[in-house]
Amino acid sequence: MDGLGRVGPCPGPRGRLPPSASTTGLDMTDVLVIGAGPAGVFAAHRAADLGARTTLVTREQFGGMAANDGPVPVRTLAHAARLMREARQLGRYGITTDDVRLDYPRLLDRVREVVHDIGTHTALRARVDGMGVAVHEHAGTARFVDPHTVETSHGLRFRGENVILCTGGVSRPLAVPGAELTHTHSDAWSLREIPPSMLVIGGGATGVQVASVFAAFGSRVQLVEAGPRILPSEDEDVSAVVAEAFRERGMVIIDHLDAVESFEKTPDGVRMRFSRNGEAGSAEAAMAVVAIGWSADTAGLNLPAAGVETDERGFVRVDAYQRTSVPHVFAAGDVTGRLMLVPQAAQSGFVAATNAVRGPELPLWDQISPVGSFTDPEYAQVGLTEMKARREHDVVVTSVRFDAAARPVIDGRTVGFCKLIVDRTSHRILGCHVVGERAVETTQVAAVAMTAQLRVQDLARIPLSFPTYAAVVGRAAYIATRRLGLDAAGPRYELPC
Ligand SMILES: Cc1cc2nc3c(=O)[nH]c(=O)nc-3n(C[C@H](O)[C@H](O)[C@H](O)COP(=O)(O)OP(=O)(O)OC[C@H]3O[C@@H](n4cnc5c(N)ncnc54)[C@H](O)[C@@H]3O)c2cc1C
Ligand SMILES: NC(=O)c1ccc[n+]([C@@H]2O[C@H](COP(=O)([O-])OP(=O)(O)OC[C@H]3O[C@@H](n4cnc5c(N)ncnc54)[C@H](O)[C@@H]3O)[C@@H](O)[C@H]2O)c1
Repeated sequence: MDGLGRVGPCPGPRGRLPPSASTTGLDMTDVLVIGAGPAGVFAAHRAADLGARTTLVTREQFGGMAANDGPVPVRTLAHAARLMREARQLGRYGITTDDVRLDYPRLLDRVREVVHDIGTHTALRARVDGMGVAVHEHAGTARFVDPHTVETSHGLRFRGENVILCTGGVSRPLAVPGAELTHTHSDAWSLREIPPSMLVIGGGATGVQVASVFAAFGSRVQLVEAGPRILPSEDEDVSAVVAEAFRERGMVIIDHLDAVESFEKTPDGVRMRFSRNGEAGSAEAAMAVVAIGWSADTAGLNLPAAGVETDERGFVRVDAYQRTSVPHVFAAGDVTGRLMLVPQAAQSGFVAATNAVRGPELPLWDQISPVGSFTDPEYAQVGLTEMKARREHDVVVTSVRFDAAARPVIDGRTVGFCKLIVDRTSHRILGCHVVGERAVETTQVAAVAMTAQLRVQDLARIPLSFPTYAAVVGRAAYIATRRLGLDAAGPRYELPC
């Protein structure tokens, strides 16, 4: 980088794109990637691997929200919540300890340590550096000056023959009076102590995680959902069992909301006014966390200067090749509003970079995408919900309760089930939904089976280890096989799985 913050040529290990008039200039890079979350990191890695001179510019640190503010911190807090609940059942197993108490500042130290360790030890950073990518962390917010040039709020200037936007998203604010009194999930990381009570507004993936973790830490949580049920994109049985388990733990769920009307300060925190079934209501807590969705982080980008269009929800519009409305500008990850998850962000970054360097040749492929969350109880899904499957297929649905399976009973974790949805004609697995301990890991078994297009009877024949959580999928497959009238050569599943 020269004194003006311009990036000079940065050779990749495998040659270059053919030089064009614009790529021969010292300040022009072949591929300029904005945002270093999973989408941007994989885009930069792929572009450099294909031989393009590549620059990666990001506002904060390498890793983006995924490493620093989303899954990694949340999973660490969820692990602490798990340790607490495990500690509470030590007596059942004959182990005596003193009271279990949480030191939240120390837990937050651990969260920072985990974030730091993952950042330090991930091989990805070394690989990106090794590829010769010019990485500019803490560069400030980048904004387009013209279709090939961006400038950051810290005064750096970069030019790209191709540009890939990987700027992720931000929590969608509630536009009501007093909204400035509310917080986002990120604010939880900087609390000094556990609030005695918490209002969580939004019963989607983020809201249920925040609610579950803080309920485990001792907050009295009220979870507020506009729709008829929490986790509206999950199978109905999943929503119902998670909601029931939350209520049993003392959480209050307020659903079917007409609208959140306002927030106001109280001596002990905040009061939310709302309407429900046409009637006014209110709820109070020490703190309110809003998790009503995720919007594209495009505010600082000055997209009109490049001519990049957004869709009606404000996400950057892309085609199957991750191309925006401007041929040399691509976008990947949460900023495009597609399935907003780390693996999907990484894959779309890979596709965008491939097409930026080689021309539009690689469409984003359809894939089986498992989704899950680290609540108590955990939940996860892959494929179609039962309702969607029944609309399009003749199906067999089987369900195995955790209290009838060996491993959950051994571990004292009997809340939950595994539901398998199978096409009656093709015998292919259409969906799998799990609630309970290790649900997210367990669902990966079904995702692999679905990707490999295993028939349910093939899955039922695999003698999955005993006693494991994963074996509930095998048992559900075994029951489905028998219901289909097929020869179920999986006698192992006659045992409790
Ligand atoms: C609480 C929470 C928990 C989650 N848990 C999971 C999970 O368990 N599993 C999972 O798969 N997914 C999870 N997700 C979703 C996942 O974190 C995102 O899908 C993923 O981070 C998206 O990656 P990305 O690269 O598109 O964007 P991000 O990770 O958001 O990275 C974008 C980067 O771009 C930077 N940036 C933005 N604008 C500019 C600009 N103008 N100039 C320069 N830099 C800019 C940002 O600062 C950021 O560093 C979770 C999300 C949340 C909020
Ligand atoms: N474990 C994970 O994998 C994980 C965790 C968190 C987030 N994420 C990703 O981030 C994305 C965003 O998650 P999210 O939870 O922020 O959004 P979301 O869209 O998944 O859920 C938002 C929820 O808020 C509700 N809502 C909307 N407006 C409301 C209002 N005014 N009052 C009350 N409720 C309202 C919606 O009905 C919905 O249930 C997810 O789609 C997911 O891809 C993943």
